Amino acid sequence: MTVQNPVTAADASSAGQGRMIPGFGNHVATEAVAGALPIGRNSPQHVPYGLFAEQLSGTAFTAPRVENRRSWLYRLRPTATHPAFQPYQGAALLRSAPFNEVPPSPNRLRWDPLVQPERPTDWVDGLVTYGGNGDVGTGVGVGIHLYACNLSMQDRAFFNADGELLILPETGSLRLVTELGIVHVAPQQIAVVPRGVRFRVELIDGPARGYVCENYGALFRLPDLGPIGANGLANPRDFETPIAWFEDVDAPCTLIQKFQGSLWSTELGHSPFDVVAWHGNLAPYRYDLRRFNTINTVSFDHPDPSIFTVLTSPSETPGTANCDFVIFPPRWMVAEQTFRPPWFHRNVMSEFMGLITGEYDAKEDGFSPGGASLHNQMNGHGPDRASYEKAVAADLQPQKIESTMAFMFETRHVIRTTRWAMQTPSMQSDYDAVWSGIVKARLP
Ligand SMILES: O=C(O)Cc1cc(O)ccc1O
Ligand SMILES: [Fe+2]
Repeated sequence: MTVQNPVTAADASSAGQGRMIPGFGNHVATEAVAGALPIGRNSPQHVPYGLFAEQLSGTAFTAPRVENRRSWLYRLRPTATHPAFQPYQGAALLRSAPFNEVPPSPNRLRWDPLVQPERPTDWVDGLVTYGGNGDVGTGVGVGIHLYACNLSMQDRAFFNADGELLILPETGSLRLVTELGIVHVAPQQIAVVPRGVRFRVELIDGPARGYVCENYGALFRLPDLGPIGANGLANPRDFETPIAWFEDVDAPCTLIQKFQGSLWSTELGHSPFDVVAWHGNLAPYRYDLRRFNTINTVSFDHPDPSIFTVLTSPSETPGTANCDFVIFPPRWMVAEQTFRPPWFHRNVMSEFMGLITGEYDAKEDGFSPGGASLHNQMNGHGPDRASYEKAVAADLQPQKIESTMAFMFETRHVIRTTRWAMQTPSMQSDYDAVWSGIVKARLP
């Protein structure tokens, strides 16, 4: 499919707002200037208008076709033209795996929302790492970050060489200006920016806050549906890819990259957003979580939360994800003779949760939008005492859980926290108390 951008570079500031290409992982072809996209070959001797062809690979050249992701970019200058990167000192609280600053904690942990920075802070400098697992060097695991920022990135661009970024705004909409086009993402939507894709984050409606899952492992994909059938959960057509957009700006730009856990920067004399046309199946995308087709029981028992998986990054072990991205959207609860909230459990996987809006049905208090919780491998958790008592006493009518959107990053390896996460005053020192006072069972 070739999509021609109706907007020229001259009025580029409003370009790409709204026009997106539907479908997950599709092969698309898009040009911002008519005739910019070579026809019939990827790398002709003479690219139209003297543009430079560049392949951007998201998987190994030899990855099986079904998993192979790459795009061809046609740009004003090759990305290879830049001075050496130097160590960059910003984003003081950004960390990467392996996480060895403090011993991994078996304790149930919960945090209040991030406080907005007082100083002018953009999205990159506003990233704060809570923890993660695996090893950035071997492409295993995830980094889990939150961000709080009050400044659009100006004359600055960023890319992550360490993995793709799943971005979930909680407060404030973001305009992600990327090499492959513009993605607006608001709370209750997500955006995924592939490894290596340069982007800048502009704030649309004031200070912004949200969550980021940095995926070092296999690219996020839609989960298999098994007996659910051909439809349901996140439907492929609800994912959206931007059309080509570029700016022809010859002005200084600081380009920052995250590489093997450290930040580096270099100075360009031009905007890196100079891709006039591209085609392929590796691109940023957006998904509105409210489009999720929630499948749940219509008889009894609370199904495992894997039924709510939006995207999965598989590991080499079948069914045991490097990371599942799971949501808890509005839904009807109709289960008969059933304890309806999440049950008490101990999990071989580890669970990091956040809340975009509303309340989460396993917690009466203390888990706020913008907050976070961590329940690591094999450590007992589930409904707090208040939710438990309420659910046991409830008169079981069909009930709609409304106006809520919680999510979980569920991952096969223990989530190791950063020193900051363990020492910040936003960590709730009394979290264990939500399970205290539960009255023991009485035998006859
Ligand atoms: O712990 C949590 O709140 C997440 C969760 C939700 C659920 O419905 C079942 C299991 C589970 O881990
Ligand atoms: Fe859980």
